[in-house]
Amino acid sequence: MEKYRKKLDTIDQKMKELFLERMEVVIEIAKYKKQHNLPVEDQSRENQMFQELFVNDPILKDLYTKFLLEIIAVSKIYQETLMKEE
Ligand SMILES: O=C(O)C(=O)C[C@]1(C(=O)O)C=C[C@@H](O)C=C1
Repeated sequence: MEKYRKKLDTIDQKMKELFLERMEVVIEIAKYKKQHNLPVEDQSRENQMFQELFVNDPILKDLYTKFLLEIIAVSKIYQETLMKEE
């Protein structure tokens, strides 16, 4: 059991780093959208992301879709927060 939890800890650490790296890019997107007066949400981009999402196992595909939707939701909250600043 302990060895599996160690593996999960390692994976979670990597996911955290990737999350923070993704948010660095989101900062740049928020700046661009603010400068060009664009809305945070881009439904066509989101549709494209889900169309291009390939996961063989249908159950995991459904769960990964939920996971990605949460990431996008958090990204939109962050962008709204950044745009309200200054
Ligand atoms: O691609 C964009 O326009 C973004 O703002 C990034 C992002 C994302 O986090 O992937 C967030 C909001 C949009 O609705 C679509 C995608």
